[in-house]
Amino acid sequence: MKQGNVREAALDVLIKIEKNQAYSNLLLNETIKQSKVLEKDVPLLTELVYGTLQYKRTLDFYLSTFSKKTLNKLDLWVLILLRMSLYQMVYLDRIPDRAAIHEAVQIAKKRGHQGISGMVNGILRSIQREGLPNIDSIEDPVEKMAVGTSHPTWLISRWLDQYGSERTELMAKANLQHPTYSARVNLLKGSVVDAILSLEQDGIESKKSDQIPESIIITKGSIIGTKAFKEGWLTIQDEGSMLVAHALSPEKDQMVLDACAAPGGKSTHLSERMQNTGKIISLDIHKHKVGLIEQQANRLGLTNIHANLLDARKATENFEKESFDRILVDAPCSGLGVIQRKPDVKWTKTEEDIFRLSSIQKDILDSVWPLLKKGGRLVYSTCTVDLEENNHVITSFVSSHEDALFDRDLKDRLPESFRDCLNVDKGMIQLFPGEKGTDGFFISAVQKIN
Ligand SMILES: C[S@@+](CC[C@H](N)C(=O)[O-])C[C@H]1O[C@@H](n2cnc3c(N)ncnc32)[C@H](O)[C@@H]1O
Repeated sequence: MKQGNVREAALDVLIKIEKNQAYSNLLLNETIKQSKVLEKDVPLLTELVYGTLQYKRTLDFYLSTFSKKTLNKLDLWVLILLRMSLYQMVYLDRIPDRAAIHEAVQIAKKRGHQGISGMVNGILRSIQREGLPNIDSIEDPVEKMAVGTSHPTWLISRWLDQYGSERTELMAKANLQHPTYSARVNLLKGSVVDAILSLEQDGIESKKSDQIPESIIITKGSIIGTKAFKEGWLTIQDEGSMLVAHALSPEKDQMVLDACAAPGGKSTHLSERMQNTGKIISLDIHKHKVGLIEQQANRLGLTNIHANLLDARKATENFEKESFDRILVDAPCSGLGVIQRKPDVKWTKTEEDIFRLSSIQKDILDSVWPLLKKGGRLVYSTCTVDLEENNHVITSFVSSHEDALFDRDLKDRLPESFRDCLNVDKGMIQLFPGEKGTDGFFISAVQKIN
């Protein structure tokens, strides 16, 4: 594929994301398959889509200074073309400015009239000549941080209230970095070293994690398509997510309920830790997603997972009281901890979503609690950093259930590197992007009093 065509493919993906609020990762994978993008072009396509989405607000600040029209008066495709081209000029050192401008003008000529290509050329050349406007000229400090780190103002403002300026700035800047790719080794199939060697034979570079024993860090290449992946030695999973199975620590032959289980990343981890014994009931509310749990279990050779289509808020009526030793609620959430991987999250989620989701999270916890045996353990986790969905949900749950207590032993079950996390002594941990190479992730453990 010619470079110009990669840019056109990236532009089309970005337009679809903006118009349909489609998920960036799904749409990108679909485009790679359907438009037959060459393997060698995938990194540039991915970089253009994610980078432009990630830096959207900062780019718009720069563009608005140079555009005669206000940006929302421009045709959407023109605005996105400008953003994508400026992204290359500002953030991609390997692409010379003149190449980025030339490609932008060619695309503008092809898709629009002479006037549009002239305008695109004019704006980009002015920026090249005059340099970028200074973000420090923004007076309001919240607005300045939001524009500088390319986040919505409401989100920065919430994080400032919840975590203060130092942590907010660290987190917002970390969200702009490329994520770490980790994978979990299925220790029932082989050792971590075996997995690394097998990947090496397929041209994939990886190394042992120094934080979690069953984790490896992929430093070059994609593991999908490798022998090790196909044969069920590996699962792609963030290290924050891997901690959940450590926090729950199910034992062999136990009964486990995974209330929000698809696509099965944590159910399969629990199963591996239980050495494929006992029984894991894995629920999900979406029919097509229940099939994904089964697929993963089959690939990994795990037979103790039973996937069921069920709204976890109806769990009380569907299972016997006090029938589970362990319960996991890996709840639906705003996903504000995974912005590195899914930059669209910051442009689509709203404060209302946070409150709507926290109410669902509470309902799920209330519904599954009667199913836990006395002396049993429940873990509540999310991939967000918002207090409303995390500490507030679980604290209000514990204070409204007389037989629930925060499990202060959580710390002892976590790998050494995570024993200093925020609130770990209280039976919960909050991981922040940029801190330990994980997503922003929350885990809490509660025990049922005998
Ligand atoms: C954070 S994801 C779970 C990820 C999964 N635990 C894993 O590790 O692969 C939350 C899941 O909850 C499901 N979900 C949302 N509302 C639900 C409900 N009321 N009952 C059961 N599942 C629900 C969603 O379909 C989604 O698959």
